[in-house]
Amino acid sequence: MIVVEHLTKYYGEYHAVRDVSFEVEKGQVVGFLGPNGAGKSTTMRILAGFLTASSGKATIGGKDVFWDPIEARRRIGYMPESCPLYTDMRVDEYLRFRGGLKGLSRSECKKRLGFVLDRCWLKDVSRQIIGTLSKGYRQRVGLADALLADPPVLILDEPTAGLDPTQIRETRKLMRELGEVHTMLLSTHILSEVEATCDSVIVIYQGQVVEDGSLAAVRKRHRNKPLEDIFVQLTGQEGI
Ligand SMILES: Nc1ncnc2c1ncn2[C@@H]1O[C@H](COP(=O)(O)OP(=O)(O)OP(=O)(O)O)[C@@H](O)[C@H]1O
Repeated sequence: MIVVEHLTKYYGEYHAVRDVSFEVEKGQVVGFLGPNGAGKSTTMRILAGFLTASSGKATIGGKDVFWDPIEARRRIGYMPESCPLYTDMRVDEYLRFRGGLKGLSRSECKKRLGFVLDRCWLKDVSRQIIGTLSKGYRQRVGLADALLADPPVLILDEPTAGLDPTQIRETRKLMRELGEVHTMLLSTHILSEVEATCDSVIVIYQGQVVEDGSLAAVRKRHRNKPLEDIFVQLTGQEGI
């Protein structure tokens, strides 16, 4: 469903993503791990069509993100690390506006709006101005936006960042449920989240893939060490 081949990104002279290749099969939930600055957000932004690669190729459901961006984007719900929300709009207005941009009809939009407000715990704040929401609530609006058009692929960049412990637990539950119907690439620094939610992991370090496989296969390759120890070994990090 997601195919990345020899993806490279330079920011000026800086080589942020170096010859990255991986595949995410339909229905898989994949944790995208790596220390700060490893290149996770850059890769995700390229997949979501917000950034062009310097070289290499990426397709979503067979549609090239560079050559066929509209069709590729139609298949993706993307939640960036910090959601670029229109802070002067009310939550429901903003989501209706986003639904229009995503090509939903008025009746589809109404139906999906009800669903995402409910699923992302936004019903009580649906008439609130986005600029007055706390960071965690804004994250939820970003997640609601990603889910709005019911895309087959979800690309979520640190979806639990900024949430309180109760919401982290609820969001993990939601991720598990979403994983039943969507193909998901999910970046996070919380390894317990990966163990609770993901089938597979891709570990990226200094712009390169250093591990890729099912959780079981990765554990087996590393003599059944805890995921945290595997991460530290692969990235030379004491923490993420
Ligand atoms: N617009 C930019 N211009 C220059 N360098 C950038 C730009 N965006 C990102 N970088 C650099 O590229 C590298 C990869 O950044 P990226 O945001 O992809 O990392 P990340 O793995 O998502 O990190 P984090 O876990 O901190 O979010 C970092 O060294 C970052 O400073």
